[in-house]
This record gives sequence, C-alpha cells and structure tokens, in this order.
Amino acid sequence: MTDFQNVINTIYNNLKSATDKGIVADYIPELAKQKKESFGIYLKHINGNNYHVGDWDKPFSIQSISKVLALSKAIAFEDKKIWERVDVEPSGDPFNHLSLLEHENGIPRNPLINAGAIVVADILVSRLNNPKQDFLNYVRDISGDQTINYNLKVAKSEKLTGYNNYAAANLLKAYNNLNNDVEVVLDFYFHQCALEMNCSQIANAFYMFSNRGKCINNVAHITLSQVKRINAIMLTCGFYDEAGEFAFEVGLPGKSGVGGGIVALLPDDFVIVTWSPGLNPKGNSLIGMQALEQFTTKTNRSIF
Ligand SMILES: NC(=O)CC[C@H](N)C(=O)O
Repeated sequence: MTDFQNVINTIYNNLKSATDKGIVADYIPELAKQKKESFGIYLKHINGNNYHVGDWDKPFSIQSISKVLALSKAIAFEDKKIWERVDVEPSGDPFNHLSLLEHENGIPRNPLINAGAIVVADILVSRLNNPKQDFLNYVRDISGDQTINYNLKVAKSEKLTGYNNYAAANLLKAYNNLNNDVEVVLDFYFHQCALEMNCSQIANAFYMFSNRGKCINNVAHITLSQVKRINAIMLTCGFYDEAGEFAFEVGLPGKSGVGGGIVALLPDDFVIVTWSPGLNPKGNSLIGMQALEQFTTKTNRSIF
C-alpha cells in the first residue's frame, strides 16, 4: 500500500523552499496580489481517503480550471452537438492565441483554449435560466459544498483588462459562432473564471471525472462516455502548448489555471490538486507541474 501522506509530505518539503517559483500572473491585476510562497497539495482517493499538506485549504482563483466544469455542463445539455461549434484538437498555441481561430473560420481548436471556452460559455448562457447563479449552483452541487462563490473583484478586474478575450468573442461573433451578446457571454466567462475554491473543493468537484460521471454525492451528472471525452480533452489540451510536456512528465489528464492551480486525475483511482501561484512561461504553475511529476514517478501511477 502506498503511503500517500508520506509521499505528498516529501514532495512538499522538496519543493517548498525551491528558489525558482515562477512568476505570478499580473495581466489580471487582482491576481498579482497572490503570494508566491503559497503552496498546497490535496489528494482525494476514490476509496474515500483524503490526504493534504500546506495551503490546501486557502481559496484561490481557479481561472481556466473552470473551463472543464463549464464544458461538463454544456456536454450534459448538448452531447455531441457541441462538436459542431468547437473542435477537439490540441492547438499547440498559448491559451489566448487568436490566429488559428481566423484560419479555421471561427471554430476554436478545443474547448479549453479561451476561444473554445467562450463558445462553451455562450452555450451555457443560452441554456441556463440565470446563467451565473445556475452555474454556481451546479459547481456547488457537484462539489457538495454550498459555500463556494465567485470572487467579484477578480471578475471585475478581468473585465477591465480582458482585451484579448473581447477580441476572441468579437471574432467568434463575426463568424456566427456566438449566439448571445459579446458583453453577456464575457460577463459569464469572467465570473466562471473568477470562481474561488481551495484545493479540496476542486478535488471534490473533479471527483466525478474519476468516478464515471457520479459526483461525491453519488449523483450522475454526465455519462461514462462523456467522461471519457472530457478526460481525453484534458490530456491533449489541458495545458495549451505544454500539453505534450505535461503528458510526458506527469501522464495524467489535467487542467491548469493562471491562478496557479492544477488538477489532475487517474480514472477509478484518485484526483490530485496542487496550488502554487508562480507560473512558468507557458502559464502553468511551475512548482505544481514539478510536484505532480514527482507524485506520479514516486507512486508509479499514471495512465501510461
Ligand atoms: N489560462 C487561464 O487560466 C486563463 C483564464 C483567464 N480568465 C483568461 O481568460 O485569460
């Protein structure tokens, strides 16, 4: 039996005093306030056991990690129809690049780059009665935690500086791949990204992707086939132009966010979440990637 607590303690101690901790994102001014020294790890095993170390209980901005949760809700509504509006190929580009979108006539490469996530947001704006509140309720339900909330300061901060996302949404609109108003869709998207959660809440939310679509309260939200597709997209597209590196080093489906969080999972086995706000040049948590590489190497657990 692997002593998971011992493994994550060792990784934590190995990396806590690393000299290079990356750079905290500041293109969303509110995120620049994060402390680079924060570091937490949380592991949720499918058998019900949980293990944690460091700042696992401090809430942070989940940013792009939210794209997977939004995608799961959109897939529950649309199933295969969603793939008429967004593709499933890795882009090999940074999360906010626009050039491929124009080349490919307004069909984003995948739902985890910003343009694709904005199409997913458009679907949810069309499908939900009170989009922001209903999506928040969905995240609370799948996490079994009614205390989760949006950080309104972060949402507002991104709204004031999110020129690139305005460009993406306008381009999508020009290609007839956005049904609602640019302002309305981006307001939803900025709130979705501004969800504030700690490592354990994220592990609980992502539990359903390791548990065949059933959340921690044993309610089925998506089918096994839909879980397969979402995990495949996380593996191939979850880290933008570093997806190959993440598969090579860590070997798990996962998703990062510019708030410094990373979630990764092994179906039928576990979900692991790391948080360290300093990012590498590709926009993924520098220490989080190293922690997960050490975890799958030490425990011999990966999809490969
Ligand atoms: N990679 C990320 O976490 C980016 C999310 C951020 N809200 C953006 O759209 O720029």
